[in-house]
Amino acid sequence: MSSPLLSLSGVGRHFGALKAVDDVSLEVPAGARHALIGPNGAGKSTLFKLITGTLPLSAGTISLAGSDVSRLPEQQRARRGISQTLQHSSLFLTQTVQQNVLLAAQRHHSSRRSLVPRRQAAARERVAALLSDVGLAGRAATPVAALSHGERRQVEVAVALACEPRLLLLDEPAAGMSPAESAQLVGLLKSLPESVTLVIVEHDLDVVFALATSVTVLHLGQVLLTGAPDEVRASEAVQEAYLGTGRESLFLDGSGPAHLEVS
Ligand SMILES: Nc1ncnc2c1ncn2[C@@H]1O[C@H](COP(=O)(O)OP(=O)(O)OP(=O)(O)O)[C@@H](O)[C@H]1O
Repeated sequence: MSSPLLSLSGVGRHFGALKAVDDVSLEVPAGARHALIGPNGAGKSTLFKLITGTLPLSAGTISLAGSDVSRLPEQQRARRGISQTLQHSSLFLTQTVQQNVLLAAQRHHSSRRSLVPRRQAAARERVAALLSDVGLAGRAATPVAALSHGERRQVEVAVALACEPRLLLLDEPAAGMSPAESAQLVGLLKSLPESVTLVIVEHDLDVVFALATSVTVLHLGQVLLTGAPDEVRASEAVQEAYLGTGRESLFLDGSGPAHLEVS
């Protein structure tokens, strides 16, 4: 088994008396497609923010490729290779697809270097390659405002990739998507190189089981189970945690995703 890219040890975050994330330990190997799931209020978003550095830890340590990043601010973690897409779009709607991705690439590299014409040309080439990777080669000159919801999420993935991440965290990337758009997103995420490790927080369990190589189930801030997708789907404890959420059926027959046809 490959060494962990991301290690969490005894990670906790309290809000007053509420333990939103409580003593979470977890290892994500390099190249994994790791999903964080759990019912509403389980602590998924809080854990996500602790990994990116948006929220400070109350307890524990977080390491990236063996080095402790627990006390580093968000921007320094980003420079070390942690990139994210957010639940709510952070795109500039009046700018084109290309401009949004170029801006992210320029922000990632030092601004003075990016003013050199030779570097600008290289950056444009890189952006064109990224847009091709995410299936938006023909949309470079289109303003983001004119894109469909699914296409905007594709731009967000390109923006995150422009920061050359080792670890890409995706917060509910399929939120608001049609089944066809979700299937396209899964296809895109599956096609990313193994040099980019994915951690995905997602409510759509069809997406999770179509994509994930490993799954952690959070419940009441704690890890209920980490395992292979089949193991998680067959777990009675997980089924119980999901009782009453309307998603139980995904765990009962082990038949897998109902509506995603990923090419
Ligand atoms: N800033 C905050 N202040 C106080 N309590 C918070 C804060 N953020 C989250 N919580 C609480 O922490 C718990 C975990 O919330 P979190 O948003 O991490 O769960 P989640 O699993 O992402 O839920 P959902 O699936 O509904 O997004 C919840 O009880 C929530 O109300």
